[in-house]
Formats: sequence, C-alpha cells, structure tokens
Amino acid sequence: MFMVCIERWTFEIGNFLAGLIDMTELGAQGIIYELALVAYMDQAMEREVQRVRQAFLSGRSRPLRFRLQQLEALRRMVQEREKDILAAIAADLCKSELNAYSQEVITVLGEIDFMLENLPEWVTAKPVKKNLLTMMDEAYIQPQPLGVVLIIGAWNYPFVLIIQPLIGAIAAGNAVIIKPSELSENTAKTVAKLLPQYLDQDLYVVINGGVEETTELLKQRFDHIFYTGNTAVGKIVMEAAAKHLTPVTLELGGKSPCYIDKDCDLDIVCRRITWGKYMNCGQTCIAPDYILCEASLQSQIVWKIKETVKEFYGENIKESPDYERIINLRHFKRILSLLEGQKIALGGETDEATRYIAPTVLTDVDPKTKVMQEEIFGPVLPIVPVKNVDEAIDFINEREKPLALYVFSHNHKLIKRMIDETSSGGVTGNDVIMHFTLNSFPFGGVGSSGMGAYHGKHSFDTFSHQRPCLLKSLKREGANKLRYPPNSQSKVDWGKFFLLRRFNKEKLGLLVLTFLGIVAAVLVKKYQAVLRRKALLIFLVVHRLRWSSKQR
Ligand SMILES: NC(=O)c1ccc[n+]([C@@H]2O[C@H](COP(=O)([O-])OP(=O)(O)OC[C@H]3O[C@@H](n4cnc5c(N)ncnc54)[C@H](O)[C@@H]3O)[C@@H](O)[C@H]2O)c1
Ligand SMILES: CCCCCCC=O
Repeated sequence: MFMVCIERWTFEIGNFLAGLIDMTELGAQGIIYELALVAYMDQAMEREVQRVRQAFLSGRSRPLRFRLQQLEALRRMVQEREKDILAAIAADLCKSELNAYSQEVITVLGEIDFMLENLPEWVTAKPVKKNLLTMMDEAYIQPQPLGVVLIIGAWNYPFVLIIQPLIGAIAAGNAVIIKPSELSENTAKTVAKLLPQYLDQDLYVVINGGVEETTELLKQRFDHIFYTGNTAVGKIVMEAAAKHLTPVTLELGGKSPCYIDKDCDLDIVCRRITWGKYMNCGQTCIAPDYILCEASLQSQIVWKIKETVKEFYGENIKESPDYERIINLRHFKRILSLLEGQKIALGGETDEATRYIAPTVLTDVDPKTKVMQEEIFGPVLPIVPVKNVDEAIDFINEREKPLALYVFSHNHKLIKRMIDETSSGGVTGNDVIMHFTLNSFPFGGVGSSGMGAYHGKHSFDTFSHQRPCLLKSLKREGANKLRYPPNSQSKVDWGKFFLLRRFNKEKLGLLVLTFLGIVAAVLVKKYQAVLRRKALLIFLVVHRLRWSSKQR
C-alpha cells in the first residue's frame, strides 16, 4: 500500500521536476524513484525496529528463566543445524568443516555454556558498601537490559562474530537486531533462516543487506550498537550512533605487531606465528600483522616458517583442506598491491580465479611502504628489522594502538617491559591469538583498534546497565534536617563528618554520647514494665524495713 502511494507520488513529482529543471521525463522520474525507494526502506526499517522495541517493552526478555531458555534454544540450533552452519561458512571462505567447527562453533558453544552456568549469579542485585548517611538503607546495584541492541558483523568469522555478541545481549535481557556481513552471504542467509526457527521471532531479528540497508538501519534509534569491522566504517557507525546518543562497542582492527627477541626458541616461535598468521588465509583481526626483530634473525625466521608451512599444508598448498581463500576479488587485488616493490622471501604465488595467495613472507621491509601503512588482512607477513627492543617499543608507540601485541622471548622481564611500555587491545606473550580464547578476558581494542569489549561476563556487562538502587525509609526524618535549607556552618561540618570521614574527636565523642543516650532510652523503653515492678518491689521492701524498725 505504502509502496503504491510512493510510486504514484514519484510519478507526479518526477513529471513536475522534468519540466522545471529541463531534464528528460525518465531521468527525473528515475532520481525521484530512487529517493522514494530510500524513503520506503527507511519506513520499513523503522517499522521493523519498532516491532522489536514493542517486543522488548512487553518485558518478556527480562526474566532469568526466559533468557536461559533462549540460550538453550540457541545451543540446540547450533547442535541440530551444525551441518547447515558449517556448509555456509565453507561456501563463504572455502574453509573445511573441521576448521569451521574448531574456529567458530566451539567458541559459540563454549560461550553459551559459560553463560548458562554463570548467569543466575550475574543477574542478581549486588549490595554495595554504605556511608554513615545511608547505613540504615538498602543499597545495591541491579544489572538491567539496555533495550534494543544492533549487532553488525564482519565476514571473516561470519558466524562467531554475530552469535557471540548475540549470546551476551540475550543473557543481559535485551532485544536484538542482527545485521550480518553481506560479503559472507551464505552464512548471513543461513543465520536469517535458522534463528527464527529456534528463538523468539519478535525479540531477535536478522536483517540482511549491504551498505545501503545498513545505512538506513543506522538512522534508527537503538540502545546500543555493537559493530565489528574496519576502522573507517567504525567511524560512520559512531557518527550515526551519536545522533541518538547511542553507546557503541567498536570491535575494529589494526596492525598487530609481533616482536621476536633473539633470546628464544625460533622453531617454536615460527610454528606458532605460522599458525596464527595463515589461519583463515590471514583474514583474522588479531593475526600477527608484521614481525619486528634484529636483521640477523630474518633468514632463520623465513627458513623456519617455510618448513612449518610445508608441515602444515603439504607440498601443494592449494590442495590443502586447511588453507582458505581470500573473500573476494577486491580484497585479492588489494593484497596483491601490497607486494609491489617488496623482497619476497617466501611464497608470492597467486591465482586470481580461485583468489589464492600463498603464505608469503617479505624481508627488509621499509616501514614507509604501503604494506606497512594499512592492516594487511591476508597471508602476507612483512619483517621489519629493528636494532633492539627499545627500537621495537618506539616503533609500536609511534603508530596507532593495535588490537593485539605479541612478544616472544625466554626473558620474562623483557615481555613485561614490552607490556608496560606499549598499549594494545590485548597481549599474548610467547604465542599468538590465544588471548581470544579465554572468556574471562575482555576482548576488544583501544584507540583506533576499538572501544568496549566482550566475551563472557564482559559481554553481559557491555549489554547491561548497572543501575544503582538506594531504598530509604520514610522514617528517621530528623537525620535529613542536615541537608535541608537553610544551610549553616554546623550542618556543613556534620556533612563533612558523615561523608568525608575526617574524624573530629570532639564530634565523634558527641556522636558516641548521643548514640549511648539513644541506646539507654531504647533500653529504658523496652524494660519499662520490669523496671517499674522492680522499683515498686524495692520501695515496698525499704518501706517495710523502715516500718519494722519503727515498731521495734
Ligand atoms: N575486533 C574484532 O573483533 C574484529 C573481528 C573481525 C574483523 N575485524 C576487523 O574488521 C575488518 C574486516 O572487516 P570488514 O570491515 O572488511 O567487514 P565488512 O565489509 O563485512 O564490514 C563490516 C560490516 O559493516 C557494514 N558496512 C560496510 N560498509 C558500511 C558503510 N559504509 N556504512 C555502514 N555499514 C557498513 C557491512 O555491511 C558489514 O556488516 C578488519 O579491519 C578486521 O581487523 C575486527
Ligand atoms: C580462533 C578464532 C579467532 C577469531 C578472531 C576474530 C577476529 O577476526
């Protein structure tokens, strides 16, 4: 109905404009038709967000029992439809089902189990310390859902990057709109098909689409936006969120450095780096982006990575089920352009038809070249020689704060120093990627690699409002006189005493006396009858004794 109206309106205005601005009738109508489509999409998005908001306002996402049921249903979905999910990821990234399971499904199942186990404790109100003014009151923090949350996912781990934040948002009692990446379209379609079969259809909704749809979606009002993707779009998301003062979590990227100290076991170091760098064909947000080491280590590192690549992927890497492909031609060409003018010490073979790029290492890389100016997000590993750890630290600190930092050394003090003197979203010493797997850690960036964090309890906190609740009684009004006008020096002094904890002996003595007086008054009131009986008895005994003595 709305569309029909828009079309008629388009036709009229189009004709009018064609005459007015001397354009062909068709051209003007075309422009207006486009505008009308945008308006239509805008309305459709608004209606969809309204529908989800109504569901949230019904209150049914809040009870603990409901949240646990939905998380259990999500777990059932992952278990029962595992084949569909793995097939979709495989189709998007040319990934084996075993790898898709280990990299995405295990993480999701682990996160759901962790939530189910801990949620009953997390949702309960937590009492807080009180001060002298509130010691008779009830004071606690009650975590509450934020409302309607928008989750925008990236394509490189297309399942876990939308489902893991969804778990946190459900656990915290929110309604959720999920916008998967359009680049991993098979996973996007599968999630859109499966979620409504298992979860509440009005509270948790998938909206698929590209930049245009996301732009329209971002015009709507949300209570939180959780975005995963590149830094440039992160800025667009934050700008859109600012219009409604919506808080954001931005899970972005960056160039994660990897420093190799000469005091280490290079065989082990290179095996770990090879695993983390070429997993998912280098398309991992926390993959080591480049290596910093002394120039003399380069040739050994190249040799050992070469041996490990052979061990992991065999002689014919293209045939390996463990080696993925680049997501699309645009990214394929972008990565190839980073190789221009570089010394390729390993790999470099490519095949455009299958978007294959071999595991590649570049040596003696000049920091001013293109490969060191942007996040690589592909299987290319530059080695930048530095003189020592001091130079490595300076190198890192002169650049944007990365999402991850890796340091390899037998020297524990050197690792600690590197941690103390640099900044990054997270750190793993003597390994790569692994800090992502520990759900007691907050996962997120800092500076240009992002803001906010998630995983486990950190997800629950991200999607909750920590609401301070103070419950006072309508009695004890006398004590409140202190804060009511007219103010006086004495009131300020008492305020200082109660709130600043600067104990003034004189005032404290007075307070103790007052307190003892109150205790005495209470005791007297409580034991009034007994005291009266005792006093009467004493009086009678004394009287009787005096009377007896007089008789004698
Ligand atoms: N920190 C993390 O957890 C994490 C995880 C994965 C990827 N990343 C980072 O993400 C980047 C790769 O992802 P990507 O950005 O190529 O993914 P992408 O192209 O899938 O984009 C991410 C999302 O943003 C939306 N989007 C794209 N352009 C937009 C626009 N102009 N306006 C509004 N929305 C838009 C897309 O529809 C998609 O849902 C890398 O930098 C990587 O390091 C970070
Ligand atoms: C082992 C899974 C790593 C997922 C990292 C997410 C960022 O790309």
